[in-house]
Amino acid sequence: MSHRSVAEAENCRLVRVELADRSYDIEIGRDLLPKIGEKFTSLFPGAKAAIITDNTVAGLHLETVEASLSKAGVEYHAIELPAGEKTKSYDGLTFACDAVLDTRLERGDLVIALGGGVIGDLAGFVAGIIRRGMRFVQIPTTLLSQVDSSVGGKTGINSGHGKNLIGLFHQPSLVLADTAVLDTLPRRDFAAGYAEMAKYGLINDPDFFVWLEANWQDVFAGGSAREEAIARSCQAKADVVAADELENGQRALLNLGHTFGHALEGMAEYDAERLVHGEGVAIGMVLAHEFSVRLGLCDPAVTDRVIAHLKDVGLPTGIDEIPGQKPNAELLMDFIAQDKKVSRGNLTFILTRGLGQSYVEKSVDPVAVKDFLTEKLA
Ligand SMILES: NC(=O)c1ccc[n+]([C@@H]2O[C@H](COP(=O)([O-])OP(=O)(O)OC[C@H]3O[C@@H](n4cnc5c(N)ncnc54)[C@H](O)[C@@H]3O)[C@@H](O)[C@H]2O)c1
Ligand SMILES: O=C(O)C(=O)C[C@@H](O)[C@H](O)[C@H](O)COP(=O)(O)O
Ligand SMILES: [Zn+2]
Repeated sequence: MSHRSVAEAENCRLVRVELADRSYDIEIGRDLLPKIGEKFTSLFPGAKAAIITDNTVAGLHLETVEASLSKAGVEYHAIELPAGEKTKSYDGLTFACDAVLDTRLERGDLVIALGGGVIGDLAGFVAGIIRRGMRFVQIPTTLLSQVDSSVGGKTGINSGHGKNLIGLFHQPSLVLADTAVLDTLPRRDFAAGYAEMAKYGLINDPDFFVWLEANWQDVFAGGSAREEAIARSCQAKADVVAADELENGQRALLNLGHTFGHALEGMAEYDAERLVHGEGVAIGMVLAHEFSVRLGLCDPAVTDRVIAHLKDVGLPTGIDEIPGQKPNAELLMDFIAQDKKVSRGNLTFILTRGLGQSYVEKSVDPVAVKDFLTEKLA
């Protein structure tokens, strides 16, 4: 498979996010981390850096980044937080903001997110609010963050009321996706990222979904199929973001599976033992397809096909696969009512008319959603 708009640079693929004077590159390739120092001195001469990371990633990849920055003479400070979704919290935010302020970095200096989507969302938010906006670079280290969260500028933290409810749009100046770091990623986290990758097929690119059905084992194994799939996912996201940066319309398609998925994550109290984001998205995408079938919009065979593929790669596809206490429909509806797509009290869901034929439905009957969930949980 090839994708014409993914430009190929020296040893790496390049995807550009077109946002006028805030446009930026996504560089995708192996072994980019050891060259970060040179890259920074050429793109951001004289800038100092605060590297925000988590303790797992720090143990595996921070030394490579530090060695490269030191060699290039870039002054940096490393800030470590605990790994996991609970770090995307008020406590995580306070700690990270104070730590950046302790460094005395200026607005023109850089915040670097070195980690998965949790670190990317938190560090991006920190960069967006410190001194009313510092420059920001994403170095995503999970599949999920390489194909989704590092691109597009959604940043923020969770609240007890729900996912990502506190945040802002703050675009990075650069995204460097070193595919070599995925070699250390546990399979469960790789599969969680794969859910967001499959999402692009299910939104509006059925050919990509069919390609993934045929090539997913190679994507999991690594090599050129993986890079191709990452680049194609980034291009899909870059196109949507360029057309609708602030989610006034079609960007909401990227939320396929998220209205249900975020409610499930809230119900599971952001406990990674029970559910991680990509798994919530996998179950949420199945629910979105099943709900579309129930509304008479979609052929049940499409849902069966989606479930079969997600199961093949080892993702959960049903609420009953989440360990711990079974959720109730009322609690899920409370989270759904706080969804950011709610407008004048109307629920918005991403529904589908077929394989890769998703659309934004702005007026969904909450009673129909609750009845659907009540039946699923019976
Ligand atoms: N901003 C967006 O557009 C966007 C998009 C999708 C998801 N998200 C957010 O992203 C988060 C999920 O991201 P995630 O799945 O990357 O989770 P994560 O950041 O928690 O990373 C998952 C786990 O992998 C570990 N890890 C990271 N890189 C590693 C590596 N190279 N080797 C070994 N271990 C590694 C982490 O320490 C963590 O334990 C959620 O909070 C979700 O809401 C945001
Ligand atoms: O970038 C987007 O837009 C997305 O919706 C991507 C999602 O995969 C991601 O999980 C995002 O953080 C969800 O955004 P939210 O606005 O529903 O919190
Ligand atoms: Zn997501």
